[in-house]
Amino acid sequence: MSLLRTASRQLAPSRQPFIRAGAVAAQQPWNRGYATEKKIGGFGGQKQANGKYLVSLIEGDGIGPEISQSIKDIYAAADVPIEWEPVDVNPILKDGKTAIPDAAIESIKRNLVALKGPLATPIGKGHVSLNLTLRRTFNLFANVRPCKSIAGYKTPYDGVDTVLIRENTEGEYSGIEHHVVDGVVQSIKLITRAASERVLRYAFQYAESIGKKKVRVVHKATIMKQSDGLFLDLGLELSKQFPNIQFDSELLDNTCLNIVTDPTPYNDKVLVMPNLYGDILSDMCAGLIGGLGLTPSGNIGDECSIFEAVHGSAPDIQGKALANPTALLFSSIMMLQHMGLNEHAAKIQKAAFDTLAQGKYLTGDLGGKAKTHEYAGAIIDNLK
Ligand SMILES: NC(=O)C1=CN([C@@H]2O[C@H](COP(=O)(O)OP(=O)(O)OC[C@H]3O[C@@H](n4cnc5c(N)ncnc54)[C@H](O)[C@@H]3O)[C@@H](O)[C@H]2O)C=CC1
Ligand SMILES: O=C(O)CCC(=O)C(=O)O
Ligand SMILES: [Mg+2]
Repeated sequence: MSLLRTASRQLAPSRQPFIRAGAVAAQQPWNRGYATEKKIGGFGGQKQANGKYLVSLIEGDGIGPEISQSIKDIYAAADVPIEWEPVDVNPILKDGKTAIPDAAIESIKRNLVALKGPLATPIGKGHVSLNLTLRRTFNLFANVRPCKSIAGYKTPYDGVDTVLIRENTEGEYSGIEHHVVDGVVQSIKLITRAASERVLRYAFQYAESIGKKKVRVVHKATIMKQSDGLFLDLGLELSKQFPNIQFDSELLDNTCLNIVTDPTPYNDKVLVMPNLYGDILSDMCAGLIGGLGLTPSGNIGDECSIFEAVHGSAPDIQGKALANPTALLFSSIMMLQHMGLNEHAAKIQKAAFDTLAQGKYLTGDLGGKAKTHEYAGAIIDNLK
């Protein structure tokens, strides 16, 4: 059963009258894209009477507003039929716990699709991660993090084309921590059959949909015999339902060594793994292709989905117009593909690739001198 149909069956009846972009997209061939060659699942967006899709926009902290502005400028120039609905996710206290304001939750529930800038999390004390809270609130069970070499931008690695899918709601990030006695704390890594099966199944379906031949579980079931053991066993069990996809597994430390030695053997695989491993490995993969300024992601749920860069709020460069908006732009391209707005996705993507390959207006992280808005301006010029 397609992901689209699985998702559609769960629609709240009150939303049925809207035209779903995904439903239209399902009948169309998918354009080749940076982030996803084919549809990545779910559906997206609800067309309004004016023919535009309302999309929730969380600009975020640090460099978030600067890179969000670039996306807004590029989308306006490209005539993308999207209206941004600004969403404030400054945390509130609800029953003594950190929570996302109701208005933000309502916006995302209504629009089904959001683009999100980075949200900062205080170290140690302070509020819990709002990024993780959003993922749990909307049950965004799969975090898809593709990483692809940029033509014309040379790094020590050529032809990188990895896709990592991270379990997104539990694992080491379940947020269950206890102070046991002085000097002893406990953090629970929660692995459930339900969440594991869901993300593993998604990984197989995703591999099939983008023409990758293999799914590999990345784990440490040697040490975490029960938790990673369950994740791995479920992977093997599910693999029997996908006879066209080869299944295997690899220990996380070994994956790290092998990927930085030669990433190309990973190009025919989708890697799927518990939450923490995916967090770390996706930053590491970004390093292979030129850094965090370039890597997008999609947090996919059965109903809503939130697209965001892999990177954080980059406080070290905040407010200096040094940030590279490409990662957020590519995340938005994943979003457009998810919504079935493929022509717009392809047009913007080409303009971004052309700008990167021309190399005249690169941001500092890529060795250039262009300010964030100058780079965005060059992409806009290339749209013409
Ligand atoms: N999904 C999210 O919203 C994420 C949020 N965070 C949060 O972000 C805050 C800062 O975290 P850091 O560890 O500093 O990681 P970071 O990803 O914000 O920055 C790491 C390094 O990459 C650079 N960098 C990141 N994005 C860039 C861009 N678009 N263009 C150019 N350079 C870029 C930064 O300048 C910095 O040197 C923390 O509060 C963290 O919790 C971190 C990762 C993801
Ligand atoms: O929520 C955070 O502060 C960090 C999240 C993160 O590193 C990620 O999603 O990759
Ligand atoms: Mg991270």
